[in-house]
Amino acid sequence: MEIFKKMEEHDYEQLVFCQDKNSGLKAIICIHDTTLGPALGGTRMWNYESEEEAIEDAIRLGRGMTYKNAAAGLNLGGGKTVIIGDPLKDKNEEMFRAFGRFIQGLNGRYITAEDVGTTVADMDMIHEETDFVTGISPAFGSSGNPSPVTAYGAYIGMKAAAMEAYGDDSLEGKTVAVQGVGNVAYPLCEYLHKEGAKLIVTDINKEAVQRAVEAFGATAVEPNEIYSQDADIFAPCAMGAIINDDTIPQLKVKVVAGSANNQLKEERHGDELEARGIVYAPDFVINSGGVINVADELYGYNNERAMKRVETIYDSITRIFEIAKRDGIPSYIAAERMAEERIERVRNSRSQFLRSGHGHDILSRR
Ligand SMILES: NC(=O)C1=CN([C@@H]2O[C@H](COP(=O)(O)OP(=O)(O)OC[C@H]3O[C@@H](n4cnc5c(N)ncnc54)[C@H](O)[C@@H]3O)[C@@H](O)[C@H]2O)C=CC1
Ligand SMILES: CC(C)CC(=O)C(=O)O
Repeated sequence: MEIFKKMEEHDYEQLVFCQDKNSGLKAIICIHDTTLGPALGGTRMWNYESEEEAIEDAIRLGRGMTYKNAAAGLNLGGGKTVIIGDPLKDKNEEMFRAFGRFIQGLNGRYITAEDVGTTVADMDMIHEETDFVTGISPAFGSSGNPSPVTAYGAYIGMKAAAMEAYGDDSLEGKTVAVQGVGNVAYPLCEYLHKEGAKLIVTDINKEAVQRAVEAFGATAVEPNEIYSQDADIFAPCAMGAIINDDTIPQLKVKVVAGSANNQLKEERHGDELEARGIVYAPDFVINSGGVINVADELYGYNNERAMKRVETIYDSITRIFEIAKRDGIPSYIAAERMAEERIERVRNSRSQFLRSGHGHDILSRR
């Protein structure tokens, strides 16, 4: 892999390879763009098949965070970490503490949080070594686990997408096919069930499926059957690249709206959804609830303020559909433009030097 060529392609600022033999830590921190502020993005722990696969994931996810944070109106850049390893077997305290020291070494250019495979307890271990971590235990004045808030944002974003597709944002009686019933999708299913939606669920973890079947009367299907269900809405809430050449022809839904990062395998798959008349709620907007919530910690966490901001996801998604229609472009391009334009505006307005520790001081006083 030609790493510098990769970095040039989407103008990545920095890739940091972290190795600690003692704990077995192998991590890649990707800092994509810090025009708006320090890069904030979660840490994913996953059993990657190769180092190339891990690097690819880190850079795709890091760039996604630049767009997510910009579109959410946050003064934060984009970054992400991947730790190579099995989250069920390979975790230990020394690993997260070693990782915390690497983050501290970046002196605030990167702030972390949870993602797939990491938990509040892991963030607490990182916090032993650095203040540049959010989503730690509420006892420290933090916002805690971001997943339920991501779920709430995805729920209201799904309603905005339903409004676009059906002219009514009620989800009562709608059938939603949910892929992955993990930390975000379980509370999302709870909101949907409460509103009277019918649920079809799948997961590679049978216990997770069973939980949703028992709690919400969901219908369980095999992982490879989720795309072809007779449903109104497909909610991808597991891993990325699931909107691709194989899956698009199977879709019978009118809406794709879920929490997973990097849902489109390639950008052309967003064009394909558009061509088929499927309403696509851009992933980095509909799943921004978690980062909006943890980012509030930079101001001294206030739940009410954070939730008000999360609720703006409905209007952001609606606005994206309006821009897409006005300019005759697919929704994913409209969302990217919205983010890129904000970054450009801020880049152009930063002509004077100003020493600013804004946000960092609050994290250290927490
Ligand atoms: N947790 C959060 O606050 C946020 C999460 N996201 C994204 O949302 C997605 C889900 O995140 P979490 O719920 O936190 O992760 P999680 O790890 O708790 O849940 C993911 C679930 O998907 C299942 N899964 C994995 N591969 C699958 C497959 N091929 N078919 C069916 N199920 C499969 C897993 O067994 C697991 O139960 C991820 O893409 C994550 O990056 C995005 C923004 C914030
Ligand atoms: C989990 C969030 C707090 C941040 C993040 O990494 C994301 O939104 O994907």
